[in-house]
Amino acid sequence: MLTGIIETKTSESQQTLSVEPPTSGLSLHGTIEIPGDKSISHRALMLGALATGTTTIEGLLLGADPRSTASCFSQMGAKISELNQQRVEVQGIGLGQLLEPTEVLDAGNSGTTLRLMLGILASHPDRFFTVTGDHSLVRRPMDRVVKPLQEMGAMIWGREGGSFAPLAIQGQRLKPIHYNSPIASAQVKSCVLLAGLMAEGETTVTEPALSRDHSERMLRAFGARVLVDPETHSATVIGPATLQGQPVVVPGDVSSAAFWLVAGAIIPGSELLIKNVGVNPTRTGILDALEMMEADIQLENQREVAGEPVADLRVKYSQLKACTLEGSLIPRLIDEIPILAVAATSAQGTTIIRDAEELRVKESDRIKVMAAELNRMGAKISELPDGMEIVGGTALTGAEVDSYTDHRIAMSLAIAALKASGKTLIGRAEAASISYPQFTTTLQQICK
Ligand SMILES: O=C(O)C1=C[C@@H](OP(=O)(O)O)[C@@H](O)[C@H](O)C1
Ligand SMILES: C=C(OP(=O)(O)O)C(=O)O
Repeated sequence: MLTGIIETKTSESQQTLSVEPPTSGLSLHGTIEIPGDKSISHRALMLGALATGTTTIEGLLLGADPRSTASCFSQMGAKISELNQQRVEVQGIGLGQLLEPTEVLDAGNSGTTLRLMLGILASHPDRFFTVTGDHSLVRRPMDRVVKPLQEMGAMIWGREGGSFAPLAIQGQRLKPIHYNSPIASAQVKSCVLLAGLMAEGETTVTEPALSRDHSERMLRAFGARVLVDPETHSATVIGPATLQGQPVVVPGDVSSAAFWLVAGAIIPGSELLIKNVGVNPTRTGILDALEMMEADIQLENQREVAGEPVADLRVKYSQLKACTLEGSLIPRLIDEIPILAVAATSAQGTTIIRDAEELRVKESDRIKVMAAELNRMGAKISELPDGMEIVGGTALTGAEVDSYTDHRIAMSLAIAALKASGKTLIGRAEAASISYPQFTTTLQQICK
């Protein structure tokens, strides 16, 4: 459905998204069902594949990233039914029983698939694996997981001493370690814990700040012994573990809800209800940041679904204030910084984002790209080595911008375009389907 405000044009599989708010103004209204959480979807597919018995997954994200995970684990013998949102069935092959694939495993655009899978592959003795990814993923650092895996005894080869995919892995019986991670990263933590499932004894990861804890929660639900120490930000798995297939209910992704939270908060007259959003405290930095900015957001119908806290979120327009985002808050909102930069352009005052150098090694350099593309639209953003300085209250104007094939950039620019005067053209907007295939459809619905 085209509204005239939101239009798409596709040529040679690249999509240009055109956003042109009416000169009379626009306000957003409606109830939104967001797709399943990407992090939980990956983990449900992986643990389902490694477990004995059947795992059923309700609400799986049908984006390109979890599809990459499903296809890799199917290649190694897991039986995964057709992917749909209602019910996906995974017949596990049993821990340590993955089959050696005859083809290269392709993680596509997905850092989570590649980094978590490396821990699983490296700990499968007597099998040889090769893994790769797309043009973006082969440029992202893998040494952060290769290094601790090598400490456990893993054999991994790749460009620059195993720092970049394509990688080759000769599976080994690994030994447990205590790894002090220099960065707060759930991908590093999860990779090492997954590698520790078959190692004899305690495998522990300590991180400088707490990152998302979906692996710890789901490993426990599947029957592994997992200890956590919130004081020291440590998680331990005791091996050898056994995993038993489970029913998993995937809540909506707060990282996808973030686009609508900011859209509702910055477009005058708006009110949006976003249903069934996962509000795990290791993920809700976006809610804390928007609260600091004095956004009007209510949590309704709070409940727990299959071990994860869930709520409906109601957002209404309000004048935002600038804030400073830094320190241990950063890992709790790492994927939401591009859309928070959009929010900051509408806030009164100057917003500072620091301690977020991780953004430079995501699907794109998100600091450089967000500063450049929003500045094209009239924003005043300076890059910092580890963040951005955003002068708020600048009027945005429509422009030709690009996603750099990064899903979070594509969607953040679309929300910025709702606030701009005139037409914005977002190049390579199809990237949104990595984590949010229905993004444009929902955008059209709430702009009616
Ligand atoms: O473990 C996960 O599911 C994820 C962890 C985060 O990455 P890092 O671990 O690199 O911070 C996040 O950016 C990514 O989108 C998903
Ligand atoms: C960084 C992201 O994902 P990944 O690392 O899995 O590619 C993301 O979804 O923003």
